[in-house]
Amino acid sequence: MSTGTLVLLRHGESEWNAMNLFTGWVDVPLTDKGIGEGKRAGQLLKEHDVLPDVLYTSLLRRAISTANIALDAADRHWIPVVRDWRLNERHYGALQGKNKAQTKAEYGDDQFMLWRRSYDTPPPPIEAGTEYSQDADPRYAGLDEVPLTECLLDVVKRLIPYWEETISADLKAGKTVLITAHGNSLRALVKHLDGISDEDIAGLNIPTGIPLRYDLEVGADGRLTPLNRGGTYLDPEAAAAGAAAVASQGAK
Ligand SMILES: O=C(O)[C@@H](CO)OP(=O)(O)O
Repeated sequence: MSTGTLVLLRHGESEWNAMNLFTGWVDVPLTDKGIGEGKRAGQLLKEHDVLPDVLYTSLLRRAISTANIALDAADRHWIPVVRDWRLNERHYGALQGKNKAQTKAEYGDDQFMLWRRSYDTPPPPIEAGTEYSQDADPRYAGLDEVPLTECLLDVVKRLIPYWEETISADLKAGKTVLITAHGNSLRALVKHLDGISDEDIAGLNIPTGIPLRYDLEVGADGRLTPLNRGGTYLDPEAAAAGAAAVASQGAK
């Protein structure tokens, strides 16, 4: 029996995406292009009649703004919103604020890709109290410990229990759920949904600003599984081009 509809939306282009900087938990705004991507995402939701009943977003403004713009364009600006740090981007440790191409040139391809896409090797930790650290940020005051770096496995560990305990309940109740989040937090969720191995997830990149729809059913184990494995991008051509652009970051 099919149940809720899930829509995953990576935020539109941010200022640091445009500057090719590692971003992680640094709270940067959208560019004009990113604002346009948010609008287009909302139009796609409307055109495909995928109208969210509830929004889950990270605590970072690039995801929050993208959601606001998209929902406005889809005439769903009024739906309830749940914000949670567990949807935040992967914390990029001491790489936050560093240029990707320069980092690749300085440390070599292998180390660069290990930090960017390995499942369980985190970048070096950021020093607490420095410009791009979040250890004193009031929005994380409730956390036992604010991360100083994270690998994708760390994101899986914080995000999947939240998915199972909270977001899944809305989907099992038949709702259409929009999640606006980030390249790596969405990779963690897609890995879980599609059962992608620790090795293969390295090759999966999520484009900015294009809704990815999953139709879900409740499996024998009581967990949600996709009827359309891999999901369905509402603009597949733009998604393929966008994913290729993410994969090649560091080349410029
Ligand atoms: O910098 C970041 O936080 C992420 C997403 O933009 O980058 P990457 O795709 O290199 O993991």
